[in-house]
Amino acid sequence: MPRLTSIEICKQYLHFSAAHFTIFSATDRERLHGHNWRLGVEITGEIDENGLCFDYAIYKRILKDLCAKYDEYTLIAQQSPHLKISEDEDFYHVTHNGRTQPLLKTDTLLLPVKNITIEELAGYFLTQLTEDAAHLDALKIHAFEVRVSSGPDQWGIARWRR
Ligand SMILES: Nc1nc2c(c(=O)[nH]1)N=C([C@H](O)[C@H](O)COP(=O)(O)OP(=O)(O)OP(=O)(O)O)CN2
Repeated sequence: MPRLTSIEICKQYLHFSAAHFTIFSATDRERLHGHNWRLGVEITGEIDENGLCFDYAIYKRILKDLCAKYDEYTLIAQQSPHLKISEDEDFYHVTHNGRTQPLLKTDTLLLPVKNITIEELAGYFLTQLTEDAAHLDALKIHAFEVRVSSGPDQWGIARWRR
């Protein structure tokens, strides 16, 4: 059985600024607002005879690129049961409880999640970070934990295990 170790990466620079609103029900949601969202991971892998797991610099680059994908956008939950989303050439028209807000398509990302919450974003990022099975095999990664924060000392956590 290989010796396992875990590496945690939660650098201050792993963050992105994005607007959202949390939807609590068909009739209740927050107003549109923003956070400096933080991203962290804990990756469990095999430690080799050289006392080295995978080179964690690999994931610093991957996580920086992931943060850049969502920086300075409004994030909308495309799979929310409580939103109706239509579009024209320049705008998404997002309706909740009969009230519609137009959002510039150039400034908005529709994400395949049910809500823009720390828990849903953690799950969404985990899916992206663990979908390349060959990459996980090559680095001999056994488990992956993703944490997303919308403010200090509160995290949504999603976990994958081989
Ligand atoms: N289960 C969840 N509940 C809530 C979420 C969430 O993502 N998952 N999100 C929100 C709101 O988006 C809220 O804006 C989050 O920010 P908040 O908790 O207010 O963050 P602060 O850092 O300002 O927290 P303070 O305790 O006020 O300092 C609500 N619920």
